[in-house]
Amino acid sequence: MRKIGLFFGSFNPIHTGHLIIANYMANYTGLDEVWLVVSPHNPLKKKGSLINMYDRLEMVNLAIERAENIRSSTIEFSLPQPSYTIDTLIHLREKYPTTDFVLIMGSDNLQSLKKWKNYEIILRDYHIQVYPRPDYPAAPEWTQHPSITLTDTPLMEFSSTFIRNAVKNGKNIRYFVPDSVMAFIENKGLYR
Ligand SMILES: Nc1ncnc2c1ncn2[C@@H]1O[C@H](COP(=O)(O)OP(=O)(O)OP(=O)(O)O)[C@@H](O)[C@H]1O
Ligand SMILES: O=C(O)c1ccc[n+]([C@@H]2O[C@H](COP(=O)([O-])O)[C@@H](O)[C@H]2O)c1
Repeated sequence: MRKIGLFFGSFNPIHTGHLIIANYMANYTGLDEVWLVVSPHNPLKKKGSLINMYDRLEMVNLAIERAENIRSSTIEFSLPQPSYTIDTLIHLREKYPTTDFVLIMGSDNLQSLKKWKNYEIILRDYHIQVYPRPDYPAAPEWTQHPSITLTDTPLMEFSSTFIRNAVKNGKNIRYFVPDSVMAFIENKGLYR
């Protein structure tokens, strides 16, 4: 059975931290592929600085152009919004009955997991691979949970918020995002 890691995110915009996580999960944890699932709207986040989902998808695609086992997914574009992960997972299981899906997330999302729709069902039916994030230590209830694996990987300070603020302040974002993504942000005048 092929095993796919689903890395859900707003990707507003995608940054080098996301790419390091996706590449680590795709190549060091026994997965066949990682799919970056672009969420139109995270139910727990205000839309505020969220740019349109097509531009976010385009930046994801530019960023993974040369990655063999990392793909983007638009599955949530055609589902109701905001994007509840459990609904997407059920939809994906129906569409790909012979694929084993696992979730990928940063440890910040563990702190809000109990606010997610049907989180007990997610934990019952799926395995979650968690990448640690500075300032978000995983609580023992999660590190000891049979459905959760916390990777022992270097911490990264990257965030999309930092990038959006930097662009707004006219700062250079080279290497925080791939060159192709930086050019896209500049050419379209995003986040100004
Ligand atoms: N530096 C990081 N370390 C670990 N996980 C991260 C990091 N940045 C993002 N993630 C994870 O990537 C996924 C998508 O995150 P998201 O697109 O919201 O990026 P973000 O940098 O957290 O954005 P924002 O600053 O807008 O909240 C989430 O599971 C998040 O936990
Ligand atoms: O299903 C939920 O209730 C739920 C609550 C909060 C976040 N999520 C999803 O978690 C993913 C991470 O969100 P973000 O904004 O941190 O990239 C994104 O796909 C959201 O739709 C899902």
